[in-house]
Amino acid sequence: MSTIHRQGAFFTGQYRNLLQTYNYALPEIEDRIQTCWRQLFGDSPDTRIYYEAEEDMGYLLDTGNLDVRTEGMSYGMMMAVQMDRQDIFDRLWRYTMKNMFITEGPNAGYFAWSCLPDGSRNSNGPAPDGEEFFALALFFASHRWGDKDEAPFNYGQQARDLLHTCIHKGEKDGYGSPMWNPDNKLIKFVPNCEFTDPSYHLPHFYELFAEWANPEDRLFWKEAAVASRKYLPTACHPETGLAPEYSYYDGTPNNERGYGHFFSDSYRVAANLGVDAEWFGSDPELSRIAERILTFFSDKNPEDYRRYTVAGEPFEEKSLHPVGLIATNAVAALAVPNHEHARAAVELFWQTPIRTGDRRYYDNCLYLFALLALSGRYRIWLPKNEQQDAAY
Ligand SMILES: O[C@@H]1[C@@H](O)[C@H](O[C@@H]2CO[C@@H](O[C@@H]3CO[C@@H](O)[C@H](O)[C@H]3O)[C@H](O)[C@H]2O)OC[C@H]1O
Repeated sequence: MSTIHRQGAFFTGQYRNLLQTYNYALPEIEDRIQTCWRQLFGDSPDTRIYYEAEEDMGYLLDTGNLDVRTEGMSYGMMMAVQMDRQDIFDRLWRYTMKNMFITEGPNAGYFAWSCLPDGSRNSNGPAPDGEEFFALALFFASHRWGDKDEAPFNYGQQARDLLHTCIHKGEKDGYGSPMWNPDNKLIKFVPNCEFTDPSYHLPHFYELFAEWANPEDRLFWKEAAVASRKYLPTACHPETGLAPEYSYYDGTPNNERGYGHFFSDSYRVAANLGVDAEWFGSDPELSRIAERILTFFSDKNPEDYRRYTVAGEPFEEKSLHPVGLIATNAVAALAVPNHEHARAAVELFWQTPIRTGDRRYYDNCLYLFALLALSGRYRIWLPKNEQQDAAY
């Protein structure tokens, strides 16, 4: 596995522009990225998901649920650092620290996963996908723009502290729980539960945490990357490749609350496989999952995407985020660019406009990430002294 992984962009500094490989013109690709960014982060009421707050803050609105989520805030920060928009990054981070950072109780050091736009909390509990995106976005900000002295803009320190909390919480005083299970090294759905969400598994993030976290935590992150890459094939159905929204640690779907099927959360697994392959090289078992997902959707009509069992049986219920599904499936092509259905998945994405209307937030987050990933613009920002000329 390690020799195969040395082919990824982390080792080569080279990012593929799969859209260009598939013959889309460079200026058009660049235009699509910039246009999409403006649609999401500009002031068009039909497409925007970013809003400014007070003088120096901003938030991403979940337009379907009318709340602000750590998921969206951390995605926004990752998008901003990739697009070199420190102004927006800092606005989002200021809002997050002011309104979402938990200072007391069993979740102190984590972020409240949902609040209202005015900053009042809907919950005092975290959702670990937010923390992992915050941490990597902060490392990238530290490397791309440099750390400031004053908190919370000492980005690198913030990332290290957050990751420390994520894996050591409760260790000394038994108060609160870590976000990763210390024994099997798998990320939990929420800290005080013992099951997981396949779409939260980002081994390509953990590889980077293993480089940049506090020295004593680095081995843990290396092991977490290995554990997640081993876990994913157990969670994705052996024929369809589909993952449930929630699963037990052994990969079997957790349907206790009805989340044991392929629906909104699950879509991100396909994209995660693509970005992992781009950054760290492809892994045969994970590539096979990407192939299965692409094959499963190759004969489905996007107008009729549904909720599916992981075995692929459709429910009556339509997909809530069909544009997001198109986007994440396209990113899976990065793992298997020569697969017979890869190009069609990307073409479908290219032909699909961003979503308008109330439910646009989740779809369009996945859409912008897909554009960045497929064009080689979703990059690892290394510390300045390690940056390779070719990549930047
Ligand atoms: O019970 C909550 C749990 O719901 C929360 O999870 C976050 C919200 O859901 C996930 O994404 C959503 C996918 O469906 C779309 O319709 C929504 O717009 C998305 O936000 C998200 O990844 C989770 O962070 O976690 C905390 C639990 O207590």
